[in-house]
Amino acid sequence: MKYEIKKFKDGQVTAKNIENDHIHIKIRGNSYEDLFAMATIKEAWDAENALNKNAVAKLTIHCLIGQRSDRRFNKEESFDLKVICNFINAMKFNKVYILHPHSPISLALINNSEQISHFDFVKRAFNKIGNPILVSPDAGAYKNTHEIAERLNADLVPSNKVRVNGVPEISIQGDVKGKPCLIVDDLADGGRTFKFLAEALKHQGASKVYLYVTHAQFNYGFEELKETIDRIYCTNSYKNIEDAFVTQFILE
Ligand SMILES: O=P(O)(O)OC[C@H]1O[C@H](OP(=O)(O)OP(=O)(O)O)[C@H](O)[C@@H]1O
Repeated sequence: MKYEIKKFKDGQVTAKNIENDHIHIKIRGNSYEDLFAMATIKEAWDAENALNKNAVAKLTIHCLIGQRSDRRFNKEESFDLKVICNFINAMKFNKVYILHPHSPISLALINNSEQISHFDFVKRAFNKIGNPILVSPDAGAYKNTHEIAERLNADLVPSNKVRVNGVPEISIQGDVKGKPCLIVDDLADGGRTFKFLAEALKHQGASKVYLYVTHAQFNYGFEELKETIDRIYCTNSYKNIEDAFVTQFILE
């Protein structure tokens, strides 16, 4: 299935399907423009396939916008992920695949959805480093990282994070002395969580600290992170990164 996306001078996006058959649209999905482009492709495809009951439409989203806003944080504020998921549901895909969502709420809110695991990427980082201890940074990351540790037969050290006035406070529950550690989490925004965690791990004797995140924003660059983290592994679900400090796994 092939399609073209065009953009008008005022920002409007429009799609044209070149071949009509089963459709599998793959998007980053980290911007509203991406979601609208997807919607225009699906609308054009629907128009040609309305009577074709065997045609299947699939959507893959690599980095779902709003995935952290998985609840109404305060009264009178919008529940953004719900708005985004309602929009996706309106496109009526037969299947929606989401790469490593921040929480299961995305999967609960999107019809016919399924998670794409980040296991293979963590495994590649784990093998390159050579059997590090896996570290889960907070309660949200623990369940996923525990499953990955079991599959890799790796040691797992949980840590906990509470934000005090936005600043993460860290407590580590395990022995990391003399060992390399690989922190595993879903996303880095500024990366402060990992800067402080890496500092605490090194303070407790970790020989090296590596970081894996699926969705690599790193909105403030890498300089501060280089002080405590030895290397970053990530995918290009959010953006492509050219930096010798970062090993990026490229998604199809
Ligand atoms: O790069 P940083 O700015 O440090 O942010 C990264 C952290 O933020 C996210 O969790 P969040 O604090 O949103 O988790 P929550 O859902 O438990 O509130 C994410 O899962 C990371 O742990």
